[in-house]
Amino acid sequence: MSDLWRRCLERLEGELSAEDVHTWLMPLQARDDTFGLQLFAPNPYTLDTVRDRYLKRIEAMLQQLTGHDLQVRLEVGSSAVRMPPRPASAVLPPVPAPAQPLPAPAPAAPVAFNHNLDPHYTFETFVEGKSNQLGKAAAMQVAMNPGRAYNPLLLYGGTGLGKTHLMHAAGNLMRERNPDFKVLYLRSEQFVGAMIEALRTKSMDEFKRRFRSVDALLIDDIQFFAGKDTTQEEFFHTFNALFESKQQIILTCDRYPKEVDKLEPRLKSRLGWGLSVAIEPPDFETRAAILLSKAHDKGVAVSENVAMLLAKRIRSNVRDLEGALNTLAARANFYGRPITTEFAEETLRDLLATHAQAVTVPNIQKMVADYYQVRLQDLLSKRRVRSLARPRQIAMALSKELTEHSLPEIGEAFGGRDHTTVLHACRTIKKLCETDTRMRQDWEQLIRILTG
Ligand SMILES: Nc1ncnc2c1ncn2[C@@H]1O[C@H](COP(=O)(O)OP(=O)(O)OP(=O)(O)O)[C@@H](O)[C@H]1O
Repeated sequence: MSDLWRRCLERLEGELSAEDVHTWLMPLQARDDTFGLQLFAPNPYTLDTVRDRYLKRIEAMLQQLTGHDLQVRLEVGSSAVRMPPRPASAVLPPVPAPAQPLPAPAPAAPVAFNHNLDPHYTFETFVEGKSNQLGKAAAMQVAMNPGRAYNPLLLYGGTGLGKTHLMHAAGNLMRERNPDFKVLYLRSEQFVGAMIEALRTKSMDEFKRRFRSVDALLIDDIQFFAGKDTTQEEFFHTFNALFESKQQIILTCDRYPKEVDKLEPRLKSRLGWGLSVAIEPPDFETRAAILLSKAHDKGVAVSENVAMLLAKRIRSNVRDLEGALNTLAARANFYGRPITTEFAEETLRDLLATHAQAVTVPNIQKMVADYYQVRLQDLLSKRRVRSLARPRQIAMALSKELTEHSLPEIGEAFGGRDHTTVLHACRTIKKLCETDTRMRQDWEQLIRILTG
């Protein structure tokens, strides 16, 4: 066992309950790596629980022990045998890749290109709702006509909303339709890592050949290219080569790429050549449907009532919903109890409280005032200058969206305004979100802050 992890565990034993340590931390295996510590969980349930409940604690303890901010990487597997990496949903943002170079290219065996597609991420397991309909349709189109439908296809939106899932689904469908199709999926950090490695080992020709010999290149989270000039340069050339020979490119980004600072203008412009589709946070019905579908896939018995409880209370993103489901399943399994609404309320009390806490009208007002750098008293005042009026309307619309309060109650909370003013604010903001990218991003970001 890694000596650092042993010391960390000893300390944590003094802080956490014996049950928690034995159930969740003892089963982890550890290996030191260049940037910190790599922890291997025996299964996805343990991984999700450790990530959601103990990771911050572990990182703080490592900080105490070493005086450094070490990165902790979580994966399913064992420290002795490397398992294939899980998709981004289940691992921490990985450290830059020199520590984890890509496997050597093996063009003779086409399957080597595809090993990193997650077979569970398919269109069948993807629940469609208003928020992701367009993204799903576009990804399917691309998978049916790679290189010809939309190139590149760019899926963008907040974290944990299914972009990676759709990207893999497209890759899997391409492979299903043509098993010889060479699909390469990479997180952007892996692209950076592979490039650094190629520079280090003076094998740039091999690097170029490798990336340009695929039929479809899928790169996740390209916002990480920001500020990395050499990477952008290389990616730009790779992009051009693939594009010109009609090889498919699918990319994801956490926001509209034009809004990513320090991304070269010529790259931004290329990204806009194909189709860019926003993936929005799912609405209540879609959240509940996703939960039921995930529960079914995992063989976990969850009633509609439980799904509705979680969907109502956890609005931040699908990953958080799934994390809650995993925790519930693990707990129910451990105690041998069925997952009733009471059991869910009891088991997830802290988690649900965190999600509920922020969502009050005063919290929304405070958060919006902070976000737009205006004073709370000005936000609640009658002043009509635009710099106050718009944030005020956003705060009103958020209050309607995220709380159960009526329009008159919200009006009252905003310095005694009429309910028609609140209604007007909600309509204005809704319309703006449809037409103005910046507005929509602000809106989503605020929802994430408030519900995350
Ligand atoms: N509509 C959906 N139907 C089924 N599962 C979904 C849906 N949306 C998201 N998920 C699930 O939520 C989890 C997180 O999704 P994913 O990793 O694709 O998010 P992401 O948008 O790529 O986030 P990030 O930007 O952080 O990488 C995955 O397990 C995925 O399967």
